[in-house]
Amino acid sequence: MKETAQQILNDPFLNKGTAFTKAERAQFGLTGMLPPHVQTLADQVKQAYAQYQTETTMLEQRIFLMTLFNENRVLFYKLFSQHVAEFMPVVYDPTIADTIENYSALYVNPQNAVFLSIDDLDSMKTTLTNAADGREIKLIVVTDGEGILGIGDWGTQGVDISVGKLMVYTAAAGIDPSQVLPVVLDAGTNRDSLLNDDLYLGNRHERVRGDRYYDFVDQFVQTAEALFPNLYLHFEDFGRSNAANLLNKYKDQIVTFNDDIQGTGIITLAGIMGALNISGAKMTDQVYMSFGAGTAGAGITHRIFEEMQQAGLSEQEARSRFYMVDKQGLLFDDDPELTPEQKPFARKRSEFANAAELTTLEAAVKAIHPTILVGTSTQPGTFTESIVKEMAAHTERPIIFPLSNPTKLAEATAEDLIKWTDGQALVATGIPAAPVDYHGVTYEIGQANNALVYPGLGLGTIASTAKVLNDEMISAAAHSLGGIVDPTEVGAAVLPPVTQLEVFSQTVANAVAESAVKQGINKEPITDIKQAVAHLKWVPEYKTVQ
Ligand SMILES: NC(=O)c1ccc[n+]([C@@H]2O[C@H](COP(=O)([O-])OP(=O)(O)OC[C@H]3O[C@@H](n4cnc5c(N)ncnc54)[C@H](O)[C@@H]3O)[C@@H](O)[C@H]2O)c1
Ligand SMILES: O=C(O)C[C@H](O)C(=O)O
Ligand SMILES: [Mn+2]
Repeated sequence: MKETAQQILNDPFLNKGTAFTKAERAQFGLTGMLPPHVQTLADQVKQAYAQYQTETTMLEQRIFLMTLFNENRVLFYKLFSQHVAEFMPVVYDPTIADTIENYSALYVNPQNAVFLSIDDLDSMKTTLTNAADGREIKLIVVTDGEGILGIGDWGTQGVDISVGKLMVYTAAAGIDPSQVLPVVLDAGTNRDSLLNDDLYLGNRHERVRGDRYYDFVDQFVQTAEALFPNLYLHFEDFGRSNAANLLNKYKDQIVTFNDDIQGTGIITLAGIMGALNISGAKMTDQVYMSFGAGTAGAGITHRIFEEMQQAGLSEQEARSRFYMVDKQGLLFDDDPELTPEQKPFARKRSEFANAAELTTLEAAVKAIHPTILVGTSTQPGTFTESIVKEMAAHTERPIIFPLSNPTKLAEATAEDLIKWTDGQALVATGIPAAPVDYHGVTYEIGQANNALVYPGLGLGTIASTAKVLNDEMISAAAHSLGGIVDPTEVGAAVLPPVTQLEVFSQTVANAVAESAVKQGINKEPITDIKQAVAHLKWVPEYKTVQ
């Protein structure tokens, strides 16, 4: 190794801490620079977990785990892999929302992230090269911080979502953490509290819009593609006015993925298929209502709409099953504010005798009687008891998914939904929810969070060397998650449990890679798909260093 002893100890990809053997210590000049007793990885994991357990709040637990992450990636991921379901809400959503809101105040370490500024385009290539530091980068998660979860614009502080999503990629699907880069594109922020905060670490100006913004993103995309030819580019938490535009611009050119549009579409479709498995109802009989028809709402609607057509409905029949409700109420086609993604699902006023009154969710539910209600509105408590009871009065097993994150923004709690519908609602939530005991039955609550699917989707796509990520692969991912849950069990969840995340990420990866190879869009020849996927998997173990 060319690095000095200090460089080794300060490099989280090389550092083994107290697990450096005597021989390694002698070889790399580390003798006496660590406490004398040599620990195994298992010893280190035991010690770290005990220390983790002394932290009392989830925020403190996350800060502790991020210290390990900053110091030693193998140790961090070994520990994470042994406590996946326990750590997910700590490392990722919902606690990550707190660290994003307080990023500048809590800042201690850049966490190997890349900070690209719209005010300094000339340094972009050098920055990306320096950040990669000779590593072959296969996966980037990029955000511009404008639409973080449901908490909005956090400027540069949104970088934590890129770091957090990548941690889940590695824990769930075994993406090699030395082959990833978290990136934030800082185009400014419109949040006054940040602009007026003298500790804020991002650019202190309003968001740049229009051509200058799109040129900035494009320069990033082109530079990253040129530097890293085998790149899978994941977009996360862009604002509503840009997310779909960027996906449409790049999806047929490069291997790219928008998590909020496509990832959320897949997991919600998988959850609905799980719910229909339980109820025995048919996809083609459903009436779908999207509450909060923004990036995620429209992405999910698009996916379910495609599925209804695959299940046999004509385009027109399928379209007639969808209703979108946003701030204005039910969306009508004469509304000048409609986004391009909303337009295909907006209704005609002539369909309703009382169209002018359909300005609330409650009125829309009364008029339409949806069988599926999915919330991506960022508006907490909006699935009220009377709305839910109204829905349940017209459908035996209503499918109700309050998906807004983090916890404080959910449209309803799983517990209320189960109680208000006397156990009939088939529920999934965006954040983890405890099982609900009601009248002697324990209802397991599925988590419809894109984290259950994007790691496998990425692993499968990268392993297959696909030229693009297309609709067939996305559909294969959603379908591969069906059938994992046993629908005959009373109170069964509509999605598999996060405790099985590693297992079903593998299932998703295999299905996605198989779809790519079947379509013949793989760049490299692949004879054994499962082996190609398995081959890419990184495991958290110390390697002998040379
Ligand atoms: N569970 C998941 O996997 C998942 C994935 C993506 C997004 N989400 C959540 O979905 C929510 C929305 O995210 P997004 O990226 O789509 O944001 P977005 O800003 O693109 O969309 C939010 C939509 O809600 C609408 N809205 C706001 N107030 C409303 C009201 N009072 N009534 C009805 N609609 C209203 C907005 O006009 C907008 O169209 C967030 O809370 C996010 O955390 C969850
Ligand atoms: O990050 C999450 O937990 C899911 C989703 O991408 C979101 O934006 O809410
Ligand atoms: Mn997101």
